[in-house]
Amino acid sequence: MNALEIKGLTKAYRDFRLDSLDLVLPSGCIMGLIGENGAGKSTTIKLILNTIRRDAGTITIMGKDNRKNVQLMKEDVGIVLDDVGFPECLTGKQVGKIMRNTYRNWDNKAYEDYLRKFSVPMDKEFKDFSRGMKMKLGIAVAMSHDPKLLILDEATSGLDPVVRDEVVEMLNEFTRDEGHSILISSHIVSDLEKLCDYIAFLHKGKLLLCEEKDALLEEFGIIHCAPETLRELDASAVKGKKETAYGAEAIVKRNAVPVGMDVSPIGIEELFVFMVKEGK
Ligand SMILES: Nc1ncnc2c1ncn2[C@@H]1O[C@H](COP(=O)(O)OP(=O)(O)OP(=O)(O)O)[C@@H](O)[C@H]1O
Repeated sequence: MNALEIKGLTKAYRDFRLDSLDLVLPSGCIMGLIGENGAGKSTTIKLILNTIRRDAGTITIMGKDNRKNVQLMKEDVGIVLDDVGFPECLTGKQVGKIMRNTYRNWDNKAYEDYLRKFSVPMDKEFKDFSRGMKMKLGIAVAMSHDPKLLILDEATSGLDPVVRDEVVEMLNEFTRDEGHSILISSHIVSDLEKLCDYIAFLHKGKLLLCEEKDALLEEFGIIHCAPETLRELDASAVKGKKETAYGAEAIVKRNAVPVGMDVSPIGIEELFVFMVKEGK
């Protein structure tokens, strides 16, 4: 079963259009939604959470229409947004008590274990939390009601590298259970590259690609060559290119360039930047 299936999702604002988005996140997998500022990541997530109205398209979560299953959305979807908010005077321990009465599947032991493991104070008031503590508390809460799908919007932005690494560890721990899936948006590509099984590139409201990360890294590589050599390549082999003072650089499909051509491995961030610049 797929944790999330999106077909033809469209939403238009005055200056922006999320254009017929198709995405599939298989159960047990982590998908990273990568896009520049304003690419449409939060709009996509709000549509999945059904907090804004779509113009067209369908969204199913665990096979069910997201608009018709309020209970499913509450229990089976965990949400962590950029600005984690709890009442200022509550401590971590008190948040747990409230959540026990909010969620059917609340696991207070798992919650307190997460807080201890990731150094989130139990007895400090939320108003005195650092940004990193707030984010880790938000993730611990979202994971402890045992959702099948966890959705995070820019959950690692503004965090230092040590806390970002802890967040990545928390998310990895969550997906050790094969029934758990994650959709995480970020423009910090390095975090997503470490974490994700699937990568989706969103650019100006259009999906540039959505593929398994390992397949992507196998499929594409980078070449450094003379501009004339680049011009001789089949246009369909080239996903993005730039000319520098020293020659040309291009992202190519490994299986579409001549045998023997020296193709180096490429990272997800480089691939995204090249593709966005090329507008492909
Ligand atoms: N309520 C709204 N009314 C009009 N335009 C909107 C509204 N909400 C979002 N937009 C526009 O939609 C576009 C996409 O915004 P969105 O927040 O989805 O981008 P994003 O990829 O999440 O960006 P960021 O990384 O900066 O958070 C932007 O141009 C934004 O101005």
